[in-house]
Amino acid sequence: MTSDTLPDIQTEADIKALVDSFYDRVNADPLLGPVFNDVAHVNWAAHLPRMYDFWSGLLLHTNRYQGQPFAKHIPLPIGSGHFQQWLHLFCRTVDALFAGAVAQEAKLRAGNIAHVFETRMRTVNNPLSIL
Ligand code: HEM
Repeated sequence: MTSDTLPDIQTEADIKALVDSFYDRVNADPLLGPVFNDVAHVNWAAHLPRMYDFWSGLLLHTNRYQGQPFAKHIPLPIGSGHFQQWLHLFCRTVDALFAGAVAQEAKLRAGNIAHVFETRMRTVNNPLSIL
């Protein structure tokens, strides 16, 4: 399908398709896969539903996600290369499945949050970096 014929993100099923497809790519990625599976030992059966709630909250304005996502990332051995790859895979996933205003919003929000996480992680792990 070309971007002319792709649907926008509109339903919970769309959110699930986006998240499932994104983490399939993450799992297969040689840079990011090991962080999730070998370092964090992510329990996917628990993580994926949390991510449906998170993205549904941002894009469909539901209110199920109650969490503090940043804290989970502090101990991870990730830097700007990881965040760049994360965002690249996320945007590619969105573009492969969806097109429209909400799809654009998804990429924008992902980019903003990735940027905030990356900056905050640098500060948390090296407070002198902001001086
Ligand atoms: C290199 C980039 C990233 C890596 C390696 C990463 C990895 C992880 C890991 C290992 C967890 C913990 C999963 C668990 O509970 O077992 C997690 C949780 C989470 N991540 Fe990321 N993440 C990245 C970027 C992001 C970004 C940019 C966002 C938001 C747009 C995000 C949103 C979340 C959320 C919402 C959770 C769930 C936190 C909770 O348990 O409430 N992550 N991530």
